Amino acid sequence: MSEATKNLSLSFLGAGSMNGAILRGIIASGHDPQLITATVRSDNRAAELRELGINVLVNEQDPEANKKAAASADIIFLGVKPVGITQMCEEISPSLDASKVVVSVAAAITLSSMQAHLPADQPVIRSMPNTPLMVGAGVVGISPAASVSEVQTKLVIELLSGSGDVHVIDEEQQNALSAISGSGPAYAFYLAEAMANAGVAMGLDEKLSIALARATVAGAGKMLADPEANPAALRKAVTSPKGTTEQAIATFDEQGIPKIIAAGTQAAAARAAQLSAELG
Ligand SMILES: NC(=O)C1=CN([C@@H]2O[C@H](COP(=O)(O)OP(=O)(O)OC[C@H]3O[C@@H](n4cnc5c(N)ncnc54)[C@H](O)[C@@H]3O)[C@@H](O)[C@H]2O)C=CC1
Ligand SMILES: O=C(O)[C@@H]1CCC=N1
Repeated sequence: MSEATKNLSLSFLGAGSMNGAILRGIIASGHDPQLITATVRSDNRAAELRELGINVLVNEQDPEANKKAAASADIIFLGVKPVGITQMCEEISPSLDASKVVVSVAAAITLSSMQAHLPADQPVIRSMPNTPLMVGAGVVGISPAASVSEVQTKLVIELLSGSGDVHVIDEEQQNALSAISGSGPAYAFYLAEAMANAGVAMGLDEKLSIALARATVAGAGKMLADPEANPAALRKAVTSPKGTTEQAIATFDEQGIPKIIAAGTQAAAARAAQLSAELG
């Protein structure tokens, strides 16, 4: 990490699941927790975050919390629900200037809708992260507005690269990326849940079945983490000709699992488009 990136002050406004995962990943990658401020709505999440050594401001106790956190930061991550993003842009606008970069992690909220609620030419990035950033194995798609300088984009990429892969993409691709990598961890957990339930249906003890499914999906994920890994090749290496796996995969194909997965991801992208239309 460059000195410039190491010295960045960061604020996470709305430190729930996603912003919490990003800040944990950034701390694990070596960023000084004292340079990090998080805001939360109420006190019940604050203690857990303070244990990380970061500064935590509670909105219910200090209505200026978000403004103060934005004023003290070089990079400001907006981590509230999509419906709250433009209001938050307005709230923090008095604390902003062109040296600061606002990064939204919200699904569906467009650069233009944020720009309409931020000072003119405010550097702003639309991003779509995922929660495995917290364990250094995340994916983030970022789409910087024209107002973001190359240097600022590089700093954000370097900051996030410590906890995952960063892809710079056209904003038009954000909903598709979100349907694959933003929501994707849930699909992997869903697979693990379904495998565990299937094991129980075949007579395995529930605890054992969950342990088998958990370790198997995690182990397969570790193998896939190799940048050279090819999912189809790894699958074939498990699938002995005329063996047991072949029967499982043939059944999955017959029952249309690939089509079902395509339909699910399309539904996720369509929901993002619908939210964009509703929320701007
Ligand atoms: N959960 C995920 O895996 C992903 C979530 N996202 C995006 O992240 C955003 C947040 O989602 P989650 O983290 O899942 O939700 P969450 O509900 O866990 O986090 C939102 C947090 O913001 C806090 N908050 C709300 N209003 C606030 C305010 N005015 N001031 C300070 N804090 C405030 C809430 O108390 C909550 O802790 C959404 O826009 C979502 O689209 C994006 C990618 C993945
Ligand atoms: O479910 C959601 O809307 C968010 C965006 C991607 C993952 N979680």
